[in-house]
Amino acid sequence: MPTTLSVNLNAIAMLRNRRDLPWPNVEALGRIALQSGASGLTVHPRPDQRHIRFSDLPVIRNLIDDEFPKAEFNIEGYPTEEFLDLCRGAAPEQVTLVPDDPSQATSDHGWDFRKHQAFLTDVVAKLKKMGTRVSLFADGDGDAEAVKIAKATGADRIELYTGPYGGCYDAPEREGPILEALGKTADAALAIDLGVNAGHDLTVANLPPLVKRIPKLAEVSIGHGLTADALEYGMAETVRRFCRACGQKI
Ligand SMILES: CC(=O)[C@@H](O)[C@H](O)COP(=O)(O)O
Ligand SMILES: NCC(=O)COP(=O)(O)O
Repeated sequence: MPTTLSVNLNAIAMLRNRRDLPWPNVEALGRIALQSGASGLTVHPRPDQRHIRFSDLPVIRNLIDDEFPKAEFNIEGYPTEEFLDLCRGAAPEQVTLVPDDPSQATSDHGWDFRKHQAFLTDVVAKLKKMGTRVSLFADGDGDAEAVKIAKATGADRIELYTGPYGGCYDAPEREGPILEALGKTADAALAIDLGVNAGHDLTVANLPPLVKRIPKLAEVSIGHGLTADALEYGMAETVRRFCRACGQKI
């Protein structure tokens, strides 16, 4: 099975939130993503709603249910009671638990499975009761024992935190060892029947080596790099449309 793509809508929501206007429209761009081959949509609602707003969740749920019933909704976040209530309401196919502090600018590490095993076991059980697949954000440091603890919580998958890998964009000589550690973590997970997702700072350039090293990678969720590409590759046509709107024959 090839790796599937879940498009993270946080960056689009962040642009929208600059103004009190409904564009860029999170639902419309989610629709384009699913029409264009994405298998799912990801959101990471943070407590301050600076990106995705809680009110976006039912809109995305309805988009998938009404128009793309085979697509998956993946909700990421730290499991507060408020977050679990959001999950209860939006009935995502997958929940990815991330150890984020509300003050963090973005996610920058995986769970400490040794320290948080009991907490995660409890939360995973609650989510499994809701009927959702559960994935746990994990450092890709090759720690096979940590992966075993992740499995013992009852989770279905881990999501490899690929931030350090994405951070090698200007220093490819650093990429090899990081990629190998991610690969070893994935090998350890797959060996005990724990599925593997990946995400954070993935791009068109760094995705092929990752998929080659981890051929059984189930899913990648991508937002920032994908949104940057959408702006760059969509810019030419957009400028032409605005020139035409000015009355220019172009
Ligand atoms: C878990 C993860 O790596 C992503 O969800 C990332 O946190 C994107 O969220 P932001 O776009 O809000 O930074
Ligand atoms: N789970 C990672 C994710 O959804 C996207 O992260 P990014 O591509 O915005 O860094």
